[in-house]
Amino acid sequence: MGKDSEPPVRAARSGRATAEQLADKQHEISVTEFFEKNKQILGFDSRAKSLLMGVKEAVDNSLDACEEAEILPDIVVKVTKVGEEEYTVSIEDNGPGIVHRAMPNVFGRLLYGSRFHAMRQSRGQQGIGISATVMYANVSTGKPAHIASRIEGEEEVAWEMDIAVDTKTNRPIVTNDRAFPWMDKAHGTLIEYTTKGRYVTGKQSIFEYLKETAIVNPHARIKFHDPDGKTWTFERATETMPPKAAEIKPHPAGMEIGDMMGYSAQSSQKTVKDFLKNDFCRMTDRLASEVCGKAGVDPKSRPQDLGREGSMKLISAIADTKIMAPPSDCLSPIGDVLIKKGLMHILDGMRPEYYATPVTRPAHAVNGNPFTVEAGIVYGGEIPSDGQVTIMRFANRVPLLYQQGADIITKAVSEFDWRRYGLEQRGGKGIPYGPAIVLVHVASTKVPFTSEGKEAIASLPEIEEEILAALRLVARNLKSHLNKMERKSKTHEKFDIVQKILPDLADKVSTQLGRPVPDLSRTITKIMNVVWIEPSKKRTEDKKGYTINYTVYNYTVRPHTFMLHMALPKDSITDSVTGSPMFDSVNDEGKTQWVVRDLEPSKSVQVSFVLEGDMADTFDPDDVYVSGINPVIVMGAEALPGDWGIKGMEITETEDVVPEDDSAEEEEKEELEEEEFEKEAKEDE
Ligand SMILES: Nc1ncnc2c1ncn2[C@@H]1O[C@H](COP(=O)(O)OP(=O)(O)OP(=O)(O)O)[C@@H](O)[C@H]1O
Repeated sequence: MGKDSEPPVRAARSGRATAEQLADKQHEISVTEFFEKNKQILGFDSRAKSLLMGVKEAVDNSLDACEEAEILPDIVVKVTKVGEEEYTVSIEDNGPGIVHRAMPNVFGRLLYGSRFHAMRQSRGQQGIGISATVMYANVSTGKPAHIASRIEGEEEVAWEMDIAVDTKTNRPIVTNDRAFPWMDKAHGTLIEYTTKGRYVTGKQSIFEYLKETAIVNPHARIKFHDPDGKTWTFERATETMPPKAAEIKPHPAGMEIGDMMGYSAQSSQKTVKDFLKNDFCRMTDRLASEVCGKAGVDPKSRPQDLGREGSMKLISAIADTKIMAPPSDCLSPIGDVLIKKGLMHILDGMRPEYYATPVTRPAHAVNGNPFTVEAGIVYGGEIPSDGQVTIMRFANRVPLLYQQGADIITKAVSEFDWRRYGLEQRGGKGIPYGPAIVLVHVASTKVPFTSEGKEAIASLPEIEEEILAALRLVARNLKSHLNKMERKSKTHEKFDIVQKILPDLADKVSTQLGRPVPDLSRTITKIMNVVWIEPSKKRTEDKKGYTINYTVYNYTVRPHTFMLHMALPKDSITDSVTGSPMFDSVNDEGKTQWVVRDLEPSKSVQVSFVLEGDMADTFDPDDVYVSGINPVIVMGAEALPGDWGIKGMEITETEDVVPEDDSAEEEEKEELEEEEFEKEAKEDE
């Protein structure tokens, strides 16, 4: 007999609650009450973080709204100190505005939004962010938020109101609702609230969040008035909107049973076959029949009758069927140029030695949601080498500044064996050490965050696998660069030795023999046997832009004519420096080429051009390619890939093999050269 069946009198006397008494205490908890008591789930745990969260939610919304309405965003953020740990925050945008009737719910009701059911990449996902900000401000200061919004075409009238969240009912409390003329605003939204918070500077600050946001959203202009009275403007870097992410249907791969049951129960389709064909993307008539056949489910049965068992069978059949990867137009990756730029900004003026070409992985699906992973890495130069590498995390173009330890990106970076690619990592696990910054972006129609605060991405194996694949590709680029650098420094060393020792030797021998000193340039050239392309370390800047210089040396015994190629877009070269006779052409696809004609042995020639600021920022001097010459004898440039797929694109994913260590081959070559050198010296004697 259980305790609950004890006579109530005895249980009450013993101080223990009866089941009846417990039942009396059980009642539904409103979502608002739950989140009010568990603010940390929404990211409002510390005062410093709370202040950032509000700004982040509002700015993310402004960017989302502008993108949907195809408006170049102009966002103004103002944070003013009004008391001890109390701030007034305002965020104003030029987005499409919010209709009057929707304003109360958007700002005063949790789980109310336009994106939860939309399968498209956006920053907002659950319809909690901005109302949680209003709720936190209400709770911490007792003051409502002030909202104003104007939609385009509404005759010079905007609406404003004060909104608080009723935490018992999860309904908005609206006061001072009125129309007003917002003369200087054609459309847009303003939210202003007073909240408890702490303003901090540094890595997890509002400034940092806005800066990183501006970097990966170069179509936005963001102005920030900080509490110290300073104004920062992150200027718009491009007038081109990022391609609008299309809305798609869920992809059937990797679906959970609950999702499948939910979709089938809500489907408006009459048959299971139509449900599979019409409610999911990438499902053709043939595939729908194939899945039904494999699952042993009658294609003509109603999707609403599938139930748990039928849904399970469909999921297994789908896993067993080859279905095309999800379309990627529902995703909006950052892209290689902006990733490079993002990394440059983070460097804050430090010059790295190397930018690995960023990698964007093809789209995959998890729980029906397409996702893609991008990664970039910068290495060496002025990046401090004595600590762990810096990890920059982004989800749907939003920088993630908190909870690094709980994030799948950090997990993947820690599990990746960096030792094989030239970074130090004790025991092959953990965040590696060395002069590097690693950037990873996960873009998805639904990023699986660990909590509503959207600070860390949950550990889904499918996503981790893709992050690892992206890291492998950028790390391989890094490794091949490190190999190249090593080879280059060996050749440099050898060249220095040859240039010093040989003339000394020739001098001494000639004096002893009383013969004239022979001309050694041909001998030196023979020993080196390379065509050397070397970018100048120094960039000179003037009004026109940056002058970039390369010196091409011919340390071989033959004259050479060949082409030098670089990936430079049309119009990026404002001037091919006068007198640079080899400049050949720039074509529409952004490929520039120079002809190096009849470069005699032991001679060198300069290739110089001027790049405009923007392009100079991201131009990697190591992205040089040659054609018309045996690439084996060329140092400092690679063979031109057949399809002009500059670096990253030329990489195809293969097994995780460490790039070959060619030092043995090098040594062999050196030995041969040494033998030749000795023979040559003897001959000269
Ligand atoms: N500045 C704005 N301009 C236009 N619409 C907005 C703006 N801010 C919010 N909205 C609308 O209000 C909805 C709710 O916003 P909220 O921040 O609460 O949730 P969300 O952005 O959809 O998701 P999340 O909880 O992940 O932030 C949005 O989905 C959007 O439709």
